[in-house]
Amino acid sequence: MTDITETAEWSALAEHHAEVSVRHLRELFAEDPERVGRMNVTAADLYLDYSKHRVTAETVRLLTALAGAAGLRERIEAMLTGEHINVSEDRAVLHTALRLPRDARLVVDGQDVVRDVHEVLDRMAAFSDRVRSGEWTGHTGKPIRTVVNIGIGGSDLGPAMAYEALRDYADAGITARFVSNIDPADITRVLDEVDPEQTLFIVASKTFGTLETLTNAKVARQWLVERLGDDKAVARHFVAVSTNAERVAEFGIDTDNMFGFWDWVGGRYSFDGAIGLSLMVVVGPERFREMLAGFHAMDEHFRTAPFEENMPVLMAMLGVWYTDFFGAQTHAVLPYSQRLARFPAYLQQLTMESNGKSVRADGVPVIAQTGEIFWGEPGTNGQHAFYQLLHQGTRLVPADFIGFAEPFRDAAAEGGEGMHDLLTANLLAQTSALAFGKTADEIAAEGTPAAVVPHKVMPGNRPTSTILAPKLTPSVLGQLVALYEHITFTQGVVWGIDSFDQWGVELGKVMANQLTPALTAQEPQDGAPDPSTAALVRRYRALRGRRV
Ligand SMILES: O=P(O)(O)OC[C@H]1O[C@H](O)[C@H](O)[C@@H](O)[C@@H]1O
Repeated sequence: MTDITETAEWSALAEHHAEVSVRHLRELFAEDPERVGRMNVTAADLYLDYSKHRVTAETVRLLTALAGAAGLRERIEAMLTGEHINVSEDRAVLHTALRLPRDARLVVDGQDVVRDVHEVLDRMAAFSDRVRSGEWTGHTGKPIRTVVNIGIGGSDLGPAMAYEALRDYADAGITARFVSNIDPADITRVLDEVDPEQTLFIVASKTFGTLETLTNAKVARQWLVERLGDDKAVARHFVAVSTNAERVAEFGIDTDNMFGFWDWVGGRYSFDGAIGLSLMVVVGPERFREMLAGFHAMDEHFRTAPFEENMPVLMAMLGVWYTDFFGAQTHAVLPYSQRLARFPAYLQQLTMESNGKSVRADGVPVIAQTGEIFWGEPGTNGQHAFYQLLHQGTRLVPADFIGFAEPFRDAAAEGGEGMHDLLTANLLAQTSALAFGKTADEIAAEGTPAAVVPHKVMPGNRPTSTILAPKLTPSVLGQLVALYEHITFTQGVVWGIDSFDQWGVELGKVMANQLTPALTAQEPQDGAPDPSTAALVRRYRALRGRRV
């Protein structure tokens, strides 16, 4: 395997970088009146303006050539057809199959994937309809009003983000809550606020072996049985989403009430399948299917569009451009939608668990920097907090601004006419200020005292993508998520890594299990892994009033 940094395409970009990195966006715009008309792309309902990036037409040509040199076209095909591209776990990677239409055909390793996917979707839909209509009741005969999703990582962030994004579409009077953390504060807060007779717990875990989830689920079960005074209540108030039927049964959930998926769906790629059950119960199967159609539309765009017009490829390669050539450390995601408040957190798992790797798929250490660090908050909140650093700090932070033409509802009736337009005006103002800034001359010309001028200079030349969509509908949410999934995939291909394993999270889990007795045993124990940890164990025990 040739390292990507040893290709002619990489060297060409390194040379080109020396020319482009000294140019200001002001100049790039001034010298090319066609720039805006050319540097945009549409995919399904999403419109991307990437003209405010520190690139020329030549940069785009070189970046897409690099994607080609990395074998992206073949790797896309390999993923979509079920090759075992997750090499360290010897698995296919088929989250795109979760949204294939019913009449598509895909057989992988002897499994009729489309048939199986739709069988589960149909079972989810039938179950959701029963809960939504009130036909499925709790143990005491009352309808379900709250679903509590108990899961962590991909079994939490996806459904929690999507629920928040689409909760305006809730039409059956059912709300959702999410419990993930092993911190007792998480589950107790939710249990304090829900009605046992009208609550359905969805225990979501791909492996059904995750400590946090199983512990929280046990607590919820005991709470429920105590409140309703009958073990049999569990059958009406607990369902499971997992790939592991045996463990679900062991836990005491009837596998008739289990919704399955497969080892070829990574946890962080799973909420468009059974892991999205909580969302489907809230918004209904029809909306859920609209979301899947949105995912699929972006999959098709990714599969078919030439790289220079391919939104995920362009955005991925811009990320590579800043990470590997400009040395950018982080990447901000700034949705101008309160409904996307959890989107950055969701993307953190998607991108960082996928691409935070330092060896290539063949086990050889990488040379390039990998794994963009994503972070962000909804605009305009971020503007009043950290945008100062984006505008005037010493670091380059490329940012994605995501906006919508229409809100789900405006606040006109409450006297808030025009609020949404104000939100959008803020988005546009920020990207313009970041790109073009304000010079010392311009500031001095406003009569600013000379000593203050340097403090007010806005350097500009800070790159942003603007994504504009008509409205945050289920379909648009699907498109957005698939966009970032494919960005993540493309970058993984360029860096030559396995984006679909996550071995780095395992050691800490094992060590936590080993350390628990050291914290809780009556007598102090040896065996802390290192002197610093041993001292912290002693201090913790002392603070807890235990023997040291
Ligand atoms: O769904 P589960 O099997 O419970 O896994 C939940 C999460 O835990 C793991 O540690 C992984 O890092 C995540 O990728 C996964 O989403």
